[in-house]
Amino acid sequence: MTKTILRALAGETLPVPPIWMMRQAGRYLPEYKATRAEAGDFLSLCYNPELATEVTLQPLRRYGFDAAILFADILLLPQALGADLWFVTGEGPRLSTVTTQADFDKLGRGEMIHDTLSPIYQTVRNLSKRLPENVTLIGFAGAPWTVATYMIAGQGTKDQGPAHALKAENRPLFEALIERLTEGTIDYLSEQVKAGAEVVKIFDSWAGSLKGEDFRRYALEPARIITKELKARFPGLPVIAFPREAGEGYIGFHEATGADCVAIDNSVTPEWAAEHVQVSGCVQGNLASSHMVTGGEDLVRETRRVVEAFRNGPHIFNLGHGITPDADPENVQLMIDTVRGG
Ligand SMILES: Cc1c2[nH]c(c1CCC(=O)O)Cc1[nH]c(c(CCC(=O)O)c1C)Cc1[nH]c(c(CCC(=O)O)c1C)Cc1[nH]c(c(C)c1CCC(=O)O)C2
Repeated sequence: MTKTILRALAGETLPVPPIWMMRQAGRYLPEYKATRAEAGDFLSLCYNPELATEVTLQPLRRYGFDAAILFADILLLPQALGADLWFVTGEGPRLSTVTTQADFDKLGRGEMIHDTLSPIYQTVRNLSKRLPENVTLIGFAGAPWTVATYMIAGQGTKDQGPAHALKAENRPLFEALIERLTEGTIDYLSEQVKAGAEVVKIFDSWAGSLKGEDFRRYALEPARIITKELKARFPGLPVIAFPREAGEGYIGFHEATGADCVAIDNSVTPEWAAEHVQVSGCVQGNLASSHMVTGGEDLVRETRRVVEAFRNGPHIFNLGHGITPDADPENVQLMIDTVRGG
């Protein structure tokens, strides 16, 4: 029997939607915090195949999700291209910046990324052996634009100002970076698939800050190129695209990129997304992650609302964004029981 996630990705409408959760292995789980403490810091955990496999499996043991997502980070690719990367506790990621041609010229390309990323492929191989047979293994990478926003600013930003500034001031350099990341993402995801990833997801967390023609050129077009090349290399590989906060940009995203599924954040209602996006194919989402903190009747009502809105087409239940560290693990169970039990 084909796995439920793969059936939904193939366009099937299921009586109960399969479910997984962005950041399902994360700091809201005490067992994650324990393994992370054992690893030392976050990056050491990402590059330790044994421990990264363990944290990927933790939420499956606790909840029985229908998918596992590789434990890694979207910023490992820039690191593999030669950027310095570190995490400041309580603040987030820091990278050496790329704002000049000289910075760009220092980046590597091609096969060299695999030297750094080989432990990640080992985690994928471990998982593909150890996952329960009904569970789908999802690999992932950041989308070029989102990864570029971190590389240009050297950190996370509220409005992606530095990336927009570079785009305005030195478009050829900005576009060269997007191209380099597009190429690197294809190579990175290809190795994940060879190692056993059954689906890949492209996280474009900051797609919503690209407007008009910029959205088409730097969110949609890279997603189209990556999807097309991966499907040429691996016929039938399902692709999930997540152009977060795309708003009206979600409309037609399946057709324009060739992605099998479009993940929806919670800045749009599920009813709107069913009418405008699910008509084009499978959707994933879109319960607000704040319900994992607050729980109660609101969680149950809004979970039912998402299931109901998407019930007439292919749907993978998920949050609209990653679960946060202050979430209560019991609320996750309540969400799953509500999705599966009605
Ligand atoms: C922008 C972005 C990043 N990483 C990611 C994105 C895109 C998705 C999104 O918007 O959430 C994607 C990501 N990050 C992580 C995963 C693993 C798979 C999953 O469970 O979804 C995935 C898919 C693990 C992680 N990535 C990170 C954690 C927390 C690390 C820890 O244990 O301290 C996890 C579990 C760290 C991280 N990594 C990044 C940030 C901004 C942070 C937060 C820093 C902080 O909160 O201290 C970059």
